[in-house]
Amino acid sequence: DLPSRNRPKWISKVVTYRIISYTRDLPRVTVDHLVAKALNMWSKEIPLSFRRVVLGIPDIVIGFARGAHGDFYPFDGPGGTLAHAYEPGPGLGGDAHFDEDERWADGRGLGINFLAVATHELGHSLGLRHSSDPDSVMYPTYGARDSENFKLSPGDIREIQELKEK
Ligand SMILES: CC(C)C[C@H](CS(C)(=N)=N)C(=O)N[C@H]1Cc2cn(c3ccccc23)CCCCCCNC1=O
Ligand SMILES: [Zn+2]
Repeated sequence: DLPSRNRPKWISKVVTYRIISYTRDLPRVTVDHLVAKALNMWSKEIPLSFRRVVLGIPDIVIGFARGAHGDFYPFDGPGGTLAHAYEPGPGLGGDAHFDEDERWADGRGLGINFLAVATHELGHSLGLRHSSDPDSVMYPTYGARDSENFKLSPGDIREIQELKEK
């Protein structure tokens, strides 16, 4: 893909986000908390902060949907693709959609670890591409991770700092 100097990235120092829909699998406050935790994993490594808005048009829209949901990438039911997110830009740019047909979990119960997937998706929302390192959050396939000590890999930190510096 393009050398990082040409890759799209957020210019502003503050990026706004809004959670517009939730999953039946988790309490809303848990989703709010895990989204904030995923965003903070990235923002603590770079000069960028996120602000949650509950009204109006944010930079990043976050939501859950199943099947066809208004963009060109309908979800595929349980399993398969778990979520997708758009690289920085206007409109759909930065938005992260999670497949409601998955069973979402907070890391304790069975089901897909929402924190791990949200961190991956928000990495895309910041402009990151996939990594070939299985320890990277940006690895293309989901690996059941222990969310207790879930954290970015050194490669993830290098990638986000490189992207924000160029
Ligand atoms: C890394 C994620 C957080 C986000 C990515 C999607 S994205 C756009 N954000 N990079 C994802 O969902 N990858 C699939 C990739 C994938 C694995 N398989 C598939 C079978 C069918 C379709 C896709 C897959 C094999 C069977 C396992 C299916 C469940 C797990 N699914 C995945 O790991
Ligand atoms: Zn991905």
